[in-house]
Amino acid sequence: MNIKYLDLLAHKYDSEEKVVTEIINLEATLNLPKGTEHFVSDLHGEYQAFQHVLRNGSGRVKEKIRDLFQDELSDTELNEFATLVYYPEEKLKLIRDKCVNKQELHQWYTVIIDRMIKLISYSSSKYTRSKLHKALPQEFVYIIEELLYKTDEFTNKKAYYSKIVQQIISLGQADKLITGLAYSTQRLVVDHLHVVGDIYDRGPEPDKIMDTLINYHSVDIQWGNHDVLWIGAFAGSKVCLANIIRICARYDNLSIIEDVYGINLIPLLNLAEKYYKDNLAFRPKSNSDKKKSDHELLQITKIHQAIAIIQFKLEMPIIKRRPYFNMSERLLLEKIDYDKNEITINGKTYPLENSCFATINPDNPSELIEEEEQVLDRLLFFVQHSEKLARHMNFLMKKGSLYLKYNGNLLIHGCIPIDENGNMEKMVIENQTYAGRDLLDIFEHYLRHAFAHPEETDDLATDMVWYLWTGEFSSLFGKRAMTTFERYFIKDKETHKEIKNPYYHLREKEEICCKILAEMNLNPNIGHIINGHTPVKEIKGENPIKANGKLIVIDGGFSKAYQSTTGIAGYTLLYNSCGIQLVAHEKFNSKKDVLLKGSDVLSVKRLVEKELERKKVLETNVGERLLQEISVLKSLLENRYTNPQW
Ligand SMILES: O=P(O)(O)OC[C@H]1O[C@](O)(COP(=O)(O)O)[C@@H](O)[C@@H]1O
Ligand SMILES: [Mn+2]
Repeated sequence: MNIKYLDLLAHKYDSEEKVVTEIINLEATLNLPKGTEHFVSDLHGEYQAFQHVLRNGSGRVKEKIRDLFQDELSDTELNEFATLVYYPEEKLKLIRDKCVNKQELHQWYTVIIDRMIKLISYSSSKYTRSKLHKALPQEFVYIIEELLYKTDEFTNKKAYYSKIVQQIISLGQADKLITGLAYSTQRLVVDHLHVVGDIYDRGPEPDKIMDTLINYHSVDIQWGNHDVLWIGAFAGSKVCLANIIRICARYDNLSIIEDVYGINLIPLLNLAEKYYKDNLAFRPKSNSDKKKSDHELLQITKIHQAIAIIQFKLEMPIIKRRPYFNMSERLLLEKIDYDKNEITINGKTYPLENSCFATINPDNPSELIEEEEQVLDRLLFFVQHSEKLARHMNFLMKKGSLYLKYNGNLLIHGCIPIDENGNMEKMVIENQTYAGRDLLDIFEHYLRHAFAHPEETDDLATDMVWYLWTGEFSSLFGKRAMTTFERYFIKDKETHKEIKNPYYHLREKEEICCKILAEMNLNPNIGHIINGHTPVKEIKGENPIKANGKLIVIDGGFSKAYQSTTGIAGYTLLYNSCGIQLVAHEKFNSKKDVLLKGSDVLSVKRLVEKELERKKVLETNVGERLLQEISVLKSLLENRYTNPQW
């Protein structure tokens, strides 16, 4: 053990007793049941629905409430109490408005504070006191601890405890205390959150999701294809930038770009006004929440076309300078007969509709006109100088990775690219062949490099971020090609199909999942693969639990746009000391609905796996870290404190 390191540590643990206490504390923690992991994915900007799932801990809060109070409370009362824990501020206001007099309100406070304390006590029963201490509202920590550890209730102190509660109420602190306790409960029911990708795009409030995650007590993120698109834009990829604006225009979310991230769209609008007119295929998807005037809708339609054409142009030089991306079939602007207004793809000719090619030079279709060039430069400048975007992207980089191995499981948004025989697909990058884990690692290496060098816009690392969005061997995309162009301009739906990597049917087989786990250096006997990315079409009988429970897909689509194909609102996963449970959520209408009707859009639970014995912290990633800490502390004890006479 490095002496300097021990010196540093000795500052923190400056007595033998302190070291010993910490060792005992850590050893004891190892024997506690493992904390609850909560998995969510494909949030797609749906902040409100995400908030709900986070606040109810995918049903964990309700479960605890039911365990404690089902014999004394009716279903309505249980629901009311649960709603109070999810949305304390709003629910308290409703209650205050309903109470006829002060006395009634005070009585309600007395009952509820008692219930809240019981709930906290129960929810924290598998944690150390120190962990609970950290989770409590700090302004009331002393009082709450007094109430939690009522050791003397039956003898001398009953009046004392009741006095504390009455004082809180009469001093006007009850609302604050209840609110604090509600948030502490939410925090205690979930120990750690995994976001298995796709925070961004389609929905209206990805930024608020990011802020929530930044403030969350313990989280990791596995990037989704949409997340890397935003990272790519920030890292200097103009084609990624064009894509994020195109998608925001398509879903009527340009306010995320303009108002939230402060990116000035006026130059783009000016260009769009000059070269584009109304076009059915580019009208934004209808958004009932935001009523827009016809004029505004027309502006968005024009911006949508302008940025889509820029995107298609920008793809071409990348495809040409990176032959190993194997995307030459996507050089679509070169396959158009501009006089006849038709395109020939794979030997078949299709008429084009909705064409809007005013800025395209048929002799050199990838060439940007000067105005497009200027608009792009300005957009990139704004993107890279948005303070808020910088904060969000830095957080994505800090907490995120392409895949994660956690407590024996493999968490990955899309797939591990494999061929029909279940062998790892090989990709040659700069004359070197990569497959499986090596391929994923080199992808992540390039992405981090691109992020660290935002001034480079055309280098391999930056191009590779775009490849992760749309390349055939991208572990995030998992399809042969993205048919965006075809969906805008060709009627024949055959051309719209996106062929999935064989992974998506082979993942039904247990032996394939085991092979992948082994490739990722995980134990196939105990590990699982946890995927997001593909909406599970429950409506058509698809089962999210695959390969005999070895693989679980948790994208049921928070995204409203996809709910009609999935039949439900979304899946989340819980993994606690007793096992793994899949939770299916019904459609989340609004917070108002939950508050007024107590309707909790939950939740059918399916057991994926039951632990034969309760899993302890010792058997987890955290346990591994604690064991290392114990070993370091023991060497500190030996080297600094142990009495030589022993
Ligand atoms: O539904 P939209 O907006 O047309 O987007 C479809 C595109 O989204 C993708 O499905 C990728 O997004 P997801 O990761 O959410 O699936 C592409 O494969 C497809 O081309
Ligand atoms: Mn995805």
